[in-house]
Amino acid sequence: MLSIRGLTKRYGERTALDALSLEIGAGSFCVLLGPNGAGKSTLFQLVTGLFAADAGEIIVGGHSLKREPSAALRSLGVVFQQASLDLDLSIRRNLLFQADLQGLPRALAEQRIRDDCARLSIDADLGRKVRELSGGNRRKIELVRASLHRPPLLLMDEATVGLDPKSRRDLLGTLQADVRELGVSVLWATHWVEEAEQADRVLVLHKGKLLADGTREEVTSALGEPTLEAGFISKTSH
Ligand SMILES: Nc1ncnc2c1ncn2[C@@H]1O[C@H](COP(=O)(O)OP(=O)(O)OP(=O)(O)O)[C@@H](O)[C@H]1O
Repeated sequence: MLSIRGLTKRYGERTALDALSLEIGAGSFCVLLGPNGAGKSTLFQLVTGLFAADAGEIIVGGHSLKREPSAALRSLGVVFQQASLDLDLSIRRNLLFQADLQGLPRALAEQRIRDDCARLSIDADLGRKVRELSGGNRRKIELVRASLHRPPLLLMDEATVGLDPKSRRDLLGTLQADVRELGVSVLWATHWVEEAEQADRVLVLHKGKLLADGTREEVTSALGEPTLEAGFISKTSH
């Protein structure tokens, strides 16, 4: 689903990603765990084509981002750290705007918007302005927006920032259900160790390199401390 080889990105003297390689298959909930400045957002900016890498290759859904950018980008959906909904437009307008960008037929788009919002228990009134919604519901709308074209890969960059524990748990639960029921893959970037609890796989990123990659148990053991949290803190605090 996602294949990254030798990905390097530098900002002047600073190396944000250092020859990073990773593979993510279908139907997997992967947590990319990294402290502030590890390179998580940089990775997402490169995979979504916002910035170009200095070296390396990105393949999404079997398509090279460099050679077939449209096909590669159609294979992914993304929720960035910074919310980007238009607060003065309604839920429906925000979502239709994205559906139009993706070239979805209007009837299909309307159907998906109704179904997906109902599934996430978002306000029954899709005519409400986004400004009137809680932070948790805004995040859910961003998730609906990212999934409208049914991409096989979803990238979530610190998607629970500002959410209360219940909203955070609901959002995680929704995505985990999508992984089990629809076979999508999720790459969930966070610095919160507890968000890795239900992960199929944990990838620990530090200073642009992968420190460990495997199940929660494998990564805990690789980091050499009794708990994942203790290992994460001890290995990424220098
Ligand atoms: N536009 C930029 N110009 C210069 N340096 C940058 C830029 N963007 C990121 N960096 C640097 O690249 C490194 C990786 O940053 P990045 O934002 O990708 O980390 P992150 O893991 O997403 O961190 P956070 O959890 O704080 O969002 C950091 O050292 C950061 O200071």
